[in-house]
Amino acid sequence: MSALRTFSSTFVKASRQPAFRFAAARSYASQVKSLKERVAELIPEKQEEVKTFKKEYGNHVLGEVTIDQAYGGMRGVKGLVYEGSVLDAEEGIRFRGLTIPDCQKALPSAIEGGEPLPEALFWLLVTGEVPTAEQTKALSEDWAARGNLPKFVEDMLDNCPKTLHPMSQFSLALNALQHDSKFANAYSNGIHKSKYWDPVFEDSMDMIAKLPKIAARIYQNVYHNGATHGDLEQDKDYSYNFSKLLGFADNKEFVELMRLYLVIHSDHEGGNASAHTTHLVGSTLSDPYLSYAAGLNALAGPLHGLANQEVLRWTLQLKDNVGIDASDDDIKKYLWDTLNGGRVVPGFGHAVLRKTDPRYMAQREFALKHLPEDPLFNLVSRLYHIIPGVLTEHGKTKNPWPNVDAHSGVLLQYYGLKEQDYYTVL
Ligand SMILES: CC(=O)SCCNC(=O)CCNC(=O)[C@H](O)C(C)(C)COP(=O)(O)OP(=O)(O)OC[C@H]1O[C@@H](n2cnc3c(N)ncnc32)[C@H](O)[C@@H]1OP(=O)(O)O
Ligand SMILES: O=C([O-])CC(=O)C(=O)O
Repeated sequence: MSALRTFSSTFVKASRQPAFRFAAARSYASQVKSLKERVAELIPEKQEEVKTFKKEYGNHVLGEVTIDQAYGGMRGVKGLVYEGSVLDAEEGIRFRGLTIPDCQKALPSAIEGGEPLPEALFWLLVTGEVPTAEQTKALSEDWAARGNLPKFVEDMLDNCPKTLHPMSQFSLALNALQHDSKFANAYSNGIHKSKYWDPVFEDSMDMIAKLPKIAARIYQNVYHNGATHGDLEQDKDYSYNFSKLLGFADNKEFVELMRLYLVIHSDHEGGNASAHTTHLVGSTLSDPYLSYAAGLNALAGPLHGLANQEVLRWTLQLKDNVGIDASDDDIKKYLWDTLNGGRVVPGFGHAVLRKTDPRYMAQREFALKHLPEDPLFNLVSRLYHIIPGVLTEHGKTKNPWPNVDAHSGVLLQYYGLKEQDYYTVL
């Protein structure tokens, strides 16, 4: 990992320029090496590296497994190879060796000194390299160009009852997109296994590109009677376009929040339920749409991604019950009621982390910069100082500190995206 960190840092100076400073309407995609071209170069090198590594170390033992670990769903068992990111129990996530603050310094942004672009993070995850501003811009263009949905998927979403949870609609839409899978088609036409990566790459790119339209349509159908806010703009970045479809394009801070939000939620090593499920299903040669939909179903559980909505619900209930200016003692009593009622305190604890999640801290920094006086943020800040003590006294959780989900809702509420059942889709 340290080699990667050194390698990446050599790119930092060159790449930290706004990717969207260039206003002229011309396509960068035709002028710079595309992500696919770079991936095609890296694959043979990587295959050779893995072959050599396995030859030398293939028989080495990684560890032992206890009965508790078997009952605990393989928790803590080192048994998966995952290259995109590594989760350290104390320091949190590193994307190809870069922490979140490293990414904020190194990755191209849309505005001078702004939040990193998820396109750049995606390039980093896939290649291990920090992209240039031009490469990032080309990827934005590529995704904007692939973003439209087949009509039958739009119709299907429009026919879902509003009462169907947004995550279920999201999963349905992904499964339906499988209709156009290039990998499934190539496989049924007998593609050679050495060429799988190509249609898998194409499906993955198409799928990521289509997520904003799916997610925005669900949002508008469920909460705003199918309102529309124009179309994807081909020269704009992914987060701007998504914010626009949601109806928030005019709010520059919201768009910046979305860039940060998509970056910090992009990856969390391979052992969490959603990433692991996606890979497990993919290992059967289910195409990327089916694999990702399976991962979404895992994410939709309240102990995983759905904690995002649960945190806000719990915090608003706390506010309604004891008031936004409640005393510490009132808050503690409310916490004990939750715990004694056999429920978890959402947004706290983690299967791996043993300190405050740096994704929580990144959102806290954002709030301190943009909404320091917001009453709900102040309540969330107070909870940060109260809940770990109560959870420690309760004596069960191995990690009393907040995870990413403890902070997301308050930011979204502040900017007017108030429909908490939608949060996990983001
Ligand atoms: C993006 C994400 O997925 S981040 C996680 C989002 N989920 C949440 O915030 C939900 C609240 N947190 C939790 O339920 C847990 O901390 C998890 C699911 C995240 C991790 O679970 P585990 O690895 O089993 O945690 P841990 O080993 O600390 O659990 C030990 C005990 O403490 C309990 N515990 C853990 N966290 C909490 C909590 N926040 N509130 C109350 N009890 C808790 C567990 O339920 C378990 O109790 P049990 O022995 O009666 O079964
Ligand atoms: O890593 C985990 O176990 C859960 C989590 O925080 C994530 O998937 O983002």
